[in-house]
Amino acid sequence: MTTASTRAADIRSALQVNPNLKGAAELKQEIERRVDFVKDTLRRSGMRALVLGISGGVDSTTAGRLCQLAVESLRQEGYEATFYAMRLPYGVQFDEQDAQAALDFIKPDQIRTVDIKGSVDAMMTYFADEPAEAAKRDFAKGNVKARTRMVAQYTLANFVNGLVVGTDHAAEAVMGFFTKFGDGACDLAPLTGLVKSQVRRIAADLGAPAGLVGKIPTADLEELQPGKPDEDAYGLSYEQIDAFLLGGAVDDAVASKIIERYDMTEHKRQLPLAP
Ligand SMILES: Nc1ncnc2c1ncn2[C@@H]1O[C@H](COP(=O)(O)OP(=O)(O)OC[C@H]2O[C@@H]([n+]3cccc(C(=O)O)c3)[C@H](O)[C@@H]2O)[C@@H](O)[C@H]1O
Ligand SMILES: Nc1ncnc2c1ncn2[C@@H]1O[C@H](COP(=O)(O)OP(=O)(O)OP(=O)(O)O)[C@@H](O)[C@H]1O
Ligand SMILES: [Mg+2]
Repeated sequence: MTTASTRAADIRSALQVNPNLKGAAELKQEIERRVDFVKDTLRRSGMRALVLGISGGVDSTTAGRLCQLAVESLRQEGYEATFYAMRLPYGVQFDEQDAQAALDFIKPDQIRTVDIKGSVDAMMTYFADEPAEAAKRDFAKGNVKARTRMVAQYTLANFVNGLVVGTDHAAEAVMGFFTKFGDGACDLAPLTGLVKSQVRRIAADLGAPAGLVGKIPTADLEELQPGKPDEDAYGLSYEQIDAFLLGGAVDDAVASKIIERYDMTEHKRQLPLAP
């Protein structure tokens, strides 16, 4: 094996990727396993609620539906549990109709809305004199949005005795494409190990609308580039990232780029550095 393919195998294993989810039966089993994981985690914690932001993207649509299925099943088993879906727009969201379609599909027990604009803008006023180009300021503000969403979710979790759910999966984890202690912060991450195409297949199997299943992924954090596709930020496609993670054929240049990103962002997947 070449060094790159050894590294790819190590990364695949570290991120818990399962390349064998090929047929419909395996996928169904995997969905069941993940719903059971959410149920067991909540029951063992003794907590009574799950909290998750719903953006209108495929990741939160999928994780949200898994959460709703989990709490419905827990209630049938006599364990009181509630799923709280949170809308966390910054002002008016350009794809609000997708967020509403996601909520219609998920059918969460409860919906809460927090417009994060007031908090984010207030925080940014304290940095107005910090010298920075417009692009750097916009990027920093994007991370404040992600961290403010984290604060909103943990605040609701405190009120309702809940756990905060995250949507990180292998295709984002390998690129370190999340805000440290922002959307990366959560109590449980039921999509762990999935590549993007597997997230989409699970969404489709659960019955999500086709427009959401196939939607172009965006972090949508930067105002200078609204709705910027993740793939533009990476300079790579999810097809290439998935192929790398599933052990398929990828160009050496693609593999090197992914490995470089993985190494650069290792600190985001670890506990804080300690002496
Ligand atoms: N070597 C090292 N060891 C320990 N810590 C290190 C470090 N290097 C940086 N750091 C720390 O990490 C910080 C940088 O990390 P961070 O603040 O996260 O910032 P950064 O990784 O630069 O930016 C976050 C990226 O994730 C994307 N994102 C965010 C949120 C959601 C989504 C989405 O897909 O929806 C995507 C966003 O578009 C952006 O490209 C530094 O300021 C420093 O505090
Ligand atoms: N406007 C928003 N309202 C509520 N939650 C949000 C919002 N934006 C982001 N989030 C939360 O942050 C998470 C990370 O965003 P990310 O863009 O990676 O996922 P997504 O939007 O669900 O799917 P995709 O990656 O395909 O766009 C979301 O899954 C969601 O939980
Ligand atoms: Mg998104």
